[in-house]
Amino acid sequence: MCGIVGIAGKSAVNQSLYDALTVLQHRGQDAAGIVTCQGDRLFLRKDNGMVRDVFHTRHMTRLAGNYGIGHVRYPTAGSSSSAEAQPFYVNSPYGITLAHNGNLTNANDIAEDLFRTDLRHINTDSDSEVLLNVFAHELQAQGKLRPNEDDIFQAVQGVHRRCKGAYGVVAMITGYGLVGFRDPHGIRPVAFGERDTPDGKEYIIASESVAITALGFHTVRDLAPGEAIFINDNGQMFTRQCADNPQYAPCIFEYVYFARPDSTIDNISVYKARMRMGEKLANKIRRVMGENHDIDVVMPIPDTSRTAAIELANKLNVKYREGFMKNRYIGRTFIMPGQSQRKKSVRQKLNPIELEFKGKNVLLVDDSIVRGTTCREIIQMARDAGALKVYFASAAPPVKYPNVYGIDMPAKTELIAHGRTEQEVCDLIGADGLIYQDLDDLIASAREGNPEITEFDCSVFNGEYVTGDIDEDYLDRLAASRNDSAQRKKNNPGQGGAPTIVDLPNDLQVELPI
Ligand SMILES: O=P(O)(O)OC[C@H]1O[C@H](OP(=O)(O)OP(=O)(O)O)[C@H](O)[C@@H]1O
Ligand SMILES: NC(=O)CC[C@H](N)C(=O)O
Ligand SMILES: [Mg+2]
Repeated sequence: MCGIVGIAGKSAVNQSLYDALTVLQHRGQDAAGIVTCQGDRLFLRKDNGMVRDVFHTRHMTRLAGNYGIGHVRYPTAGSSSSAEAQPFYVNSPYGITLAHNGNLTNANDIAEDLFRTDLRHINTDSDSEVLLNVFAHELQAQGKLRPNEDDIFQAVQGVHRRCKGAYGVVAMITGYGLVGFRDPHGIRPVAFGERDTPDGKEYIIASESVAITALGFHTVRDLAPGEAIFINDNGQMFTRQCADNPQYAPCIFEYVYFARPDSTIDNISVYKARMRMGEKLANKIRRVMGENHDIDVVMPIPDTSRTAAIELANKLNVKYREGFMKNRYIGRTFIMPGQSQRKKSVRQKLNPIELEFKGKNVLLVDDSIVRGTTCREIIQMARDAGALKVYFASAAPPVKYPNVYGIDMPAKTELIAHGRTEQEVCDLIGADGLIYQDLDDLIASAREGNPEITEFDCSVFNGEYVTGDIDEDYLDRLAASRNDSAQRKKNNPGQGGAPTIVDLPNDLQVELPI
């Protein structure tokens, strides 16, 4: 997942963009970038690393201007090269910069078209560079020296016609304004907000509402699937539906894991959805283990499962204890690149408080089990700390299928539940019992927050891909190009991977990487 933000302000936006990216850091830890616009000049700083490492004072002071966009990256296409950090830039027409959350499922086909028909060069393997060039081509096709809102919305329509998959986007058209749009299924979240200043209204577009409210804006609403927003250089705001047949199917994994609990996505509080997951999971535990279960204590695996675990414990009427302490200086492990790094990080990140385990039957609760990296380590730690029995509960159903919409789960063979029964997974992770949430209960946990949404993208649980363009061939190719060993090679050219892509920053970079 990635985090995106764009601000159309009345004074310098560099600090606000930085602050928004720190609030969205949980969506991507690999790279970060900001581009701002002053007059007809763009200023860009992007590199691999966390927000706090990429931007130093010398970069911040040079990010001048009242308009800008920012990105935190968790790669799902291309490589981890800093040349693929975002925002991306293309000089024609007008000078457009773009930041993307999601994943295009037809990026290869479009890249071919862009070259053969539209005569455009793509320099990286990033689907986001493809998306930017489609948008640029569609805007150029309007043939205007000064594009207005109709031209911008026409171009977004063109993007919807050509691009398949998931995309939440912010883009800046140099000298003309800020654009945001969301794919016709609304798979990835995008919301916008505003705030009044003595000089007039300022607007913000972001992946999650928490980035809007934390900066002192108030959330106006989510963009609808297929909808676009444009704020022109005079500060006027326009929105328009740009898809022919939009169909709400937001990603349910946002509610399970990705989003922050203090965000509201598509009018569903993430926090409340997780509480409902805890309640429903408690009911299932009662059904499976009976009223006379022998669980002494419920414990979350910090951080994300806390909200569900508290409700689960309440509902089961069992003590809730924090038996694992999290090292606050280590980020999320699931979104780290490479299995060895993820495995090592679990041990560095979580440490047991032994007295909470000694002689007890513990129920460990996590939001999800994906590769099984976390639960395997944690269950062993609980046993080493003296637990009698270790049960494990997951607030999401078994993750069995790859994700193609912006979560880096490309290969089914890397998913612990793929092709295994629940009992086999239980044995493999070394638990005394394993209880998974039912998919209907997970969907109900989200839907109860907004019954108007009748469909969610649940592909990682049921293998049904809402965009309708995914077949076994596609999944095989994805797995071959992005499984752990393929990524290792790609990111280490010495091991037979492609040569490192040369960054082509023109004069945008406020400081070239050392
Ligand atoms: O089965 P796995 O492949 O280990 O993936 C699932 C785990 O990864 C995530 O935690 P993460 O450490 O990324 O973030 P968190 O601190 O927000 O829980 C998630 O919350 C699970 O704990
Ligand atoms: N997780 C994401 O949203 C990734 C965005 C884009 N596909 C990239 O790899 O940079
Ligand atoms: Mg976790």
